[in-house]
Formats: sequence, C-alpha cells, structure tokens
Amino acid sequence: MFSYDGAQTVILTDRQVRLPRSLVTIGAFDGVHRGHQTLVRGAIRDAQELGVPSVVWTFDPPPKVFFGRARPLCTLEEKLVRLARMGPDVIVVSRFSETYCRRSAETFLGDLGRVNPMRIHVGADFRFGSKQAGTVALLAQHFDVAIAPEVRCDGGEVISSTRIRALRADGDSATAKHLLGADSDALRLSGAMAKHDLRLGEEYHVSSD
Ligand SMILES: Cc1cc2nc3c(=O)[nH]c(=O)nc-3n(C[C@H](O)[C@H](O)[C@H](O)COP(=O)(O)O)c2cc1C
Ligand SMILES: Nc1ncnc2c1ncn2[C@@H]1O[C@H](COP(=O)(O)OP(=O)(O)OP(=O)(O)O)[C@@H](O)[C@H]1O
Repeated sequence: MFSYDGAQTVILTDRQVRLPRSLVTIGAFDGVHRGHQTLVRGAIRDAQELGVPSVVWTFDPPPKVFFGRARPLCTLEEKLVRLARMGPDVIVVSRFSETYCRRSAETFLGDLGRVNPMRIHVGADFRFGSKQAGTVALLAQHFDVAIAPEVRCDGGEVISSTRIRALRADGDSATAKHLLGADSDALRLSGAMAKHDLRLGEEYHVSSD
C-alpha cells in the first residue's frame, strides 16, 4: 500500500489482482512523462465519476527495454512512485519476460478480464500481445475504449519516452526534465518497498513515512 496525501495505492502483480469492476489504463509508462500523466489522470478522473476503482496496468521491464531497443528512463520503483503519486487505486505489474512476451493478444484480453474493465483508456498507438498483434480496434471489440488525445510539447512535437531518451543522449537534460514534468527527480522510497521484490509475487506494502 502506497500512501500519499491521503490517497492509497495497492500495487499487485497480474496474478494477484482480481476486481469485480474497474477502469483501466495500460502502458509501459517508462519515465511517466507528461503525456503519461495526462492519460493516467484522465483515467483516474473517469473512474471516480463512474465510482469504480482506477487501475494502471504496466510492464516491467518496459517491453522496449526487454527487447534491447531502449535504455530505461527510470527504475521500476521510481515508476511506481511517480504513478502512485497521481492516486490510482491499484497498479498492476506484469513481469515482461521471455515467456510473457509470447502471450497472444487474445490471452492478454483474458488477463484484463481479471479486473472487469468498464472502460479502458489508452493512446491511439497502443499495441499489445505477441509481435504487437493487438490493436486498439481489437481492444474495442471487447471493451469500451477511450482514446486519449496526444499530449504535445510547446514546440508541437508529441511527448514520448523515445524523445526523452534522445534528449538525454544528446545531453539536453533540461528539455528532458521539462517533458518528464514535475517530480522528475528520483524519488526515494521507504525501505519497506525497496525490500520487497515483485518478482517473488509478493504484494507491496509501502508507506510514505
Ligand atoms: C502479452 C503481451 C505480449 C507482448 N509481446 C510483444 C512482442 O512480442 N513484441 C513487442 O515488440 N512487444 C510486445 N508487447 C509489448 C507491446 O507492444 C506494448 O509495448 C505494451 O503493450 C505496452 O504498450 P505501450 O508500449 O503503448 O506502453 C507485448 C505486450 C503484451 C501485453
Ligand atoms: N504524449 C502522449 N499523450 C497521450 N498519451 C500518450 C502519450 N505518450 C504515450 N501515451 C500513451 O501512454 C500509454 C503508454 O505509452 P508508452 O509507454 O508506449 O509511451 P511512449 O512515450 O509512447 O513510449 P515509447 O516512446 O518508448 O514508445 C499508451 O497508451 C500511449 O498511447
């Protein structure tokens, strides 16, 4: 349990979670940049209006990092803290592994059934399942899907983890930090969280004390 400003977030693996109703947003969320933040906040707001728990479903490591296509912008712990500070009810972490990446899009749709989503918020380019076969169109055949508008920076470019990685690689840490938004500095966690290893399938019990 992560507590922040009175809000509490439960962090679970995909094997632990089960909810009778929810509103879900899904993504790798590496860095939890300003685009991610708008998506997650919109999902939490919608969940509150519908009166159901908000769920952020993410992957560790980020798939692009797993496949060696990118270096991570932050650790799992930093990502969880940045997500939890926005106040979702639940964060679900799927361990992205050699076995997991072979799960088909249809199997992942079944996984989502564990939380019975009333609606799912994602960006238009969201893909899922082995070989990225699952599209937003497929997702919309099974669930009510809300497509989040793309968040752009002042210069008009879409904010993405890829762009922030490139800015960092070019040494432009000021612009990278700006696109990551507030709280972009590494956040220290309580020892309780650091001691737990999600890979062991344990539930996190985290307090911000
Ligand atoms: C069950 C599952 C299997 C996946 N398998 C692959 C894969 O084989 N190749 C790949 O590039 N990405 C794979 N992904 C990652 C997705 O393409 C995507 O990165 C992920 O769903 C997160 O979405 P986002 O990148 O929009 O944040 C898989 C995702 C899921 C949920
Ligand atoms: N700028 C943005 N505005 C709104 N939604 C976004 C934005 N960037 C990503 N998203 C959405 O957030 C979720 C997670 O996306 P993802 O983790 O792939 O971020 P990304 O910045 O596109 O990463 P990468 O550049 O590594 O592909 C997806 O549903 C995606 O569509």
